[in-house]
Amino acid sequence: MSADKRHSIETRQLNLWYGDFQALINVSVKIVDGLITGLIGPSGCGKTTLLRCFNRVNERYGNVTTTGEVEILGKNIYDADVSLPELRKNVGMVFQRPNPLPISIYENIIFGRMRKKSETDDIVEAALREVFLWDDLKDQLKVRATTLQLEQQQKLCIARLLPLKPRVILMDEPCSALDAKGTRAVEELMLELAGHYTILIVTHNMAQARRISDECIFMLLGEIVEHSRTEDLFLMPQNEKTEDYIEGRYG
Ligand SMILES: Nc1ncnc2c1ncn2[C@@H]1O[C@H](COP(=O)(O)OP(=O)(O)OP(=O)(O)O)[C@@H](O)[C@H]1O
Repeated sequence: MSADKRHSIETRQLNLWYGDFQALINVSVKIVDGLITGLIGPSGCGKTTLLRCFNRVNERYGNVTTTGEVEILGKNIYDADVSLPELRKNVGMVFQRPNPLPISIYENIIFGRMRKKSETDDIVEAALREVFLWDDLKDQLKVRATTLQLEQQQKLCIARLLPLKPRVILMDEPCSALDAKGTRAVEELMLELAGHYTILIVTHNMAQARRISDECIFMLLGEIVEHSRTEDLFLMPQNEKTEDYIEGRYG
């Protein structure tokens, strides 16, 4: 495998403006396939904006201008022939607050798929098994998903991405609505999924970034300041600004 094939995401000179305000400045980054990469930095530094570039969700917000390149799995996602539904199958997203649809657990997973019942049964079982919910939920598949505990809802939101066979899963502070037990459960799930999927997680929680990410990116004012192995970034930061941030001097 060539060095470049090891990267599922690569940006070159990526810039993004909301109107006149430049939120991303010359972001050139390579995200390694199959690892968990943490995105950290103070509020407003552009973490979510960068994450949203990877499934082109920023374009939903009016007045957004983007320049530069974003390649996912070797394809520039801003090319004219890119299908957004296909892109969003390849690049799934999980949000801060679990957002299952107010329909049954079963329907949340097969939503939009017209298949024979025997096939959808298999899809639902496989997805719930992969997120370790099958044993707990197999007898309540008709229950409305919004009645589940938040931790289960968040796992279900991850489960419903899996039948689409994503290569990349973007997570925007996926544990911020969860208690300590729920956070631990979702982190354990992420560690199980790593290797099978490339996971990019925005987190404000430095301890979480240290616990679960293989690599970490520190952003400040729209720029990437440092990107390295998580252990190196926390133990031997190369940039003074990274050191100030991880030692809690700002942000
Ligand atoms: N839809 C939008 N329209 C205008 N400005 C925006 C929009 N979304 C974000 N911004 C601005 O872009 C900058 C980066 O925001 P972004 O949400 O990406 O930062 P962040 O690092 O994820 O912040 P937080 O940690 O608080 O979620 C901020 O100054 C924010 O106010």
